[in-house]
Amino acid sequence: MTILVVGALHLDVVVRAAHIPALDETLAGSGVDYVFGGKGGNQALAAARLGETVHFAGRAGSDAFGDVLRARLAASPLNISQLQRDPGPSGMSSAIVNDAGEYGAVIVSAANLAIDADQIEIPPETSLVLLQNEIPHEVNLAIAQRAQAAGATVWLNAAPARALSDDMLACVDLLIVNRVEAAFYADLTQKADVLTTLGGEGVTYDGSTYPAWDVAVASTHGAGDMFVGALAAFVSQGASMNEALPRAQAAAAWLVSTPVAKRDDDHALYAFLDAQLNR
Ligand SMILES: Nc1ncnc2c1ncn2[C@@H]1O[C@H](COP(=O)(O)OP(=O)(O)OP(=O)(O)O)[C@@H](O)[C@H]1O
Repeated sequence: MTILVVGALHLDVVVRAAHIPALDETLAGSGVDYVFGGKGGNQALAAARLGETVHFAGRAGSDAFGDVLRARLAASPLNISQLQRDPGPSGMSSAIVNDAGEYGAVIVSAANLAIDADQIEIPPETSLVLLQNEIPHEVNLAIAQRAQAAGATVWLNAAPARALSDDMLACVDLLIVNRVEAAFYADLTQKADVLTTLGGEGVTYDGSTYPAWDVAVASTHGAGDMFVGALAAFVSQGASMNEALPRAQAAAAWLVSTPVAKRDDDHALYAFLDAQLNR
């Protein structure tokens, strides 16, 4: 089956320094990382790495960051025929991390806000459309309504939390939230099928708790995106939620236990899943 992910791309510029600078202070940093991000891009890549056919629709800017974002997607098995370049800056964030691992960051959505639902095609073979809250709500709504009319399943990873219209909820088959978002959406639990991720404590879904895998954590950044993308891939490949939830959590456990610089290694991901799931 085929998944369509419509969502955001960001290039995260992460600067390391001894402390977060005070107002008017300039200090020498000790290093910089350029990290591919945006929930749409991350989740699409995760699903594609796990063997599913995935189309990504979204926008990068016409700047050099846009070239980097495009190159990362193009180096994957994703179908990016609906990746457009906007004549302006790419979505990005600028973060400063201190020696204690604390950070401050600014996110600029830029090209992601120019996504035009009318220019997005839902490929006819699409069975699952995966959305997040980093592009305008009206774009998500238009895509979700068309997906529903076409008979596709719609999942919304409602991150970051923001108000959801009843029209949108009526199209969403599964709402995926983390602990913080779950508190924001507490009133909606009667109206939608909700899956809640609980970090190292696992996932709750349909009245059951599915424990996370027990691993030594390198960084939890990006765990949610790997989990959501992997879950979409496994379900789209025919697994039940009961089967897919432990597998998707294994993929997320690999991510959190792998240093950020080593996370593009597909062979390491597959070897971890083989070892954990076939024990
Ligand atoms: N410390 C951990 N150990 C094992 N698995 C983890 C850990 N943290 C997260 N995970 C896995 O990743 C899934 C998603 O994590 P979490 O609930 O933190 O999502 P999130 O808040 O969206 O993450 P992010 O940090 O990417 O925003 C969890 O349900 C779990 O399976």
